[in-house]
Amino acid sequence: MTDEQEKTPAELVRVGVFGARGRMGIEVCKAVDAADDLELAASIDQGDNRSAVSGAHVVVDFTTPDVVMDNLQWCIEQGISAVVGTTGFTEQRLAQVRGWLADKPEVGVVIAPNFGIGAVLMMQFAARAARHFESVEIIEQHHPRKLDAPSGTATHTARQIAQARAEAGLGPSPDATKDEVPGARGADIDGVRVHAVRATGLVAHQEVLFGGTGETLTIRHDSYDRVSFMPGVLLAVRAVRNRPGLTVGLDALLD
Ligand SMILES: NC(=O)C1=CN([C@@H]2O[C@H](COP(=O)(O)OP(=O)(O)OC[C@H]3O[C@@H](n4cnc5c(N)ncnc54)[C@H](OP(=O)(O)O)[C@@H]3O)[C@@H](O)[C@H]2O)C=CC1
Ligand SMILES: O=C(O)C1=N[C@H](C(=O)O)C[C@H](O)C1
Repeated sequence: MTDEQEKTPAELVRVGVFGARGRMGIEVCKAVDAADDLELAASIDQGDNRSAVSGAHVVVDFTTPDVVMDNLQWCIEQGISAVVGTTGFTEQRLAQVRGWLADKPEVGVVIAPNFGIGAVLMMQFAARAARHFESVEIIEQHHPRKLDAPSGTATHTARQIAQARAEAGLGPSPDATKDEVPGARGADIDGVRVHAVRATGLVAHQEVLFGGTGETLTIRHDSYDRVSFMPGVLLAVRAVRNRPGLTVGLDALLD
């Protein structure tokens, strides 16, 4: 059997990439190219005409928070499923996406704050630990070219921890600070302190530090290379057309 007989073009998932010349977009294009069951249909970056992806089955978006909503609305209108790694998704934005999808019930969208499998597990472990500790703080560390702070991963982790703490009847983490240089105690995300570090040499790292009587628990994840996100991205690309509507996070796909 020849290669062509083994995989006819009709069986390939055609993938378009938005943000294709960015740090993540470059890796996504390489990963799609290297996958036997996927075909890179179009690579779009700032200034390109996005109608080049009209024939794609799935679009992957790693752009910026200020353009991602417009991209996503356009994809949904075209009936193209989307896998989104771009940050900036508030509850309000997610509700807007659900509204667009209501008119296109066959379209699937996966939005994940972090496609690293280890990072997804780190968030799950943190949510599980949250109810058992009086104190919690998050320290995220990223490369200095990152536009947003705190990271989407840290924001998502903080919200999950806050929800678990509320369900367990825990109040705020104890903190006697009275005199503070603004910013010294980090950002407050749903009552959880989040500290954002930016330094050359870093890629994407996060620690969740829990404190209880006489002990601490640190849950840490490190992405040393952007290839770490690719198994999760490809998992979502392969799954998204079978998941109509909005899926937030990779958890359901991993299960
Ligand atoms: N969920 C996850 O696992 C991960 C998420 N991210 C997130 O993904 C996003 C991108 O990160 P990163 O790749 O590092 O950023 P980059 O800045 O390297 O890449 C973004 C790219 O998008 C391009 N772009 C801007 N506007 C448009 C547009 N309208 N259409 C198409 N392309 C456009 C930019 O072009 P130009 O530079 O010319 O503006 C740039 O090439 C960020 O929000 C980041 O936080 C990152 C890593 C993992
Ligand atoms: O900009 C990045 O690099 C990353 N962005 C995502 C985030 O904000 O959480 C995911 C990962 O941390 C890398």
